[in-house]
Amino acid sequence: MATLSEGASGLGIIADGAVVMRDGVILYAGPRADMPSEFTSGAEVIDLGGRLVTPALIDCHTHIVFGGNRAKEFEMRLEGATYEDIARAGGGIVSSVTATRALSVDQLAEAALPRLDHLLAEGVSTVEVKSGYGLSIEAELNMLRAARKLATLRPVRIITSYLAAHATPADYKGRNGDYITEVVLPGLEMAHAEGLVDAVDGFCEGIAFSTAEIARVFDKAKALDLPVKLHAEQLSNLGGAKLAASYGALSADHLEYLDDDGAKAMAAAGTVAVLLPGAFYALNEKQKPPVTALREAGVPIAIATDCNPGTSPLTSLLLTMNMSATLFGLTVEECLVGATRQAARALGLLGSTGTLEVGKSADLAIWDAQTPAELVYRIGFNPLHARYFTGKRIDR
Ligand SMILES: O=C(O)CC[C@@H]1NC(=O)NC1=O
Ligand SMILES: [Fe+3]
Repeated sequence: MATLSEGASGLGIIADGAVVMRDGVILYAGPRADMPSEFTSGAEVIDLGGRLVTPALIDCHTHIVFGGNRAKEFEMRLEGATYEDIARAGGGIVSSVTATRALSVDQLAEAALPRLDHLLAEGVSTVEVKSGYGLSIEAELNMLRAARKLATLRPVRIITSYLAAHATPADYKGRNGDYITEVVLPGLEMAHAEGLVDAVDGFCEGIAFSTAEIARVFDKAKALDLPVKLHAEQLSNLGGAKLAASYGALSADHLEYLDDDGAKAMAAAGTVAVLLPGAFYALNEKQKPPVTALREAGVPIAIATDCNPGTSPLTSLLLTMNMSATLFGLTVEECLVGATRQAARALGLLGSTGTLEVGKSADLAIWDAQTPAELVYRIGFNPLHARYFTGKRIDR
């Protein structure tokens, strides 16, 4: 069993471990021999046959709610077009907007289910879902309503992020300021009033929003007492990570162009670095995130699929772990910690999930494997035996 608890060395490996859960909460996680006697009588004992047990996985950065697909742009990129070429030519995020606005809340939820099921089949129990393909008040709210609906359709914890500051829609082209004033900010207030928002996100990039424009959105989030996170330094360095850290952001995500200054600001603020190898791979990027600088600065590192129709049509957190190791140089331990404990931290959920510790939600993954390395080294193979979500067993 790997508890992933913060205080333990490494992954908190316990050779002959046991977990006691009641009413969906962990009451004990430790050596079977040391289990308090109060738990031995009357409990239902489930022998897992010596399989590896870890906390359930957490995908802390996804855009799984959207309409349509962008396979055509994939072909354009194979012919040499860059992501920025496509965005400036009216493709990219904006082209997913038309397909997304055309769907109802139920249709958006239905469209996301196959992507969600792929994640859950690999032992994921918590998924963060962003808006950002509606780019109008009603369409952004519909995306978040669909995200909330997913938690009623599957045994999963859904955490939502408001990402209207993802791109400027065609009718506001060249008028970012007006778009923020007339759509992003009033939409955030309405979404918050409807209980649809757990965090506020933005895309700080030359083809999206400046730090000053993102600051307007973050000021509103702060006024509503909502945590923030930011797509930062993906294609260039605008100082997005530093801005996010100045707002005490839960996370800054992508970070291929992060500099030492930004890493130090993140470390000081406790902002998690969420690395997204799927987008790096799909865009055939060359600039890798500064993992050594993040380690030296003491920035917690999480990893996620960034599942989205444009730059990361990836629905496998296991493959994300493999890519994080092979492409970004993370260790096996960093990959597993990045998809559990640090992913929980990036969502503000470390108090309730992400490790196997007393008082936390009984969210576990049971693997047909003996060592954590077996979860990271395989490419396209799923060794999940079963998972537990709030103490309820879900077989593959
Ligand atoms: O192209 C898309 O549909 C989303 C791209 C995704 N969003 C973002 O801010 N960066 C990304 O890679
Ligand atoms: Fe993203």
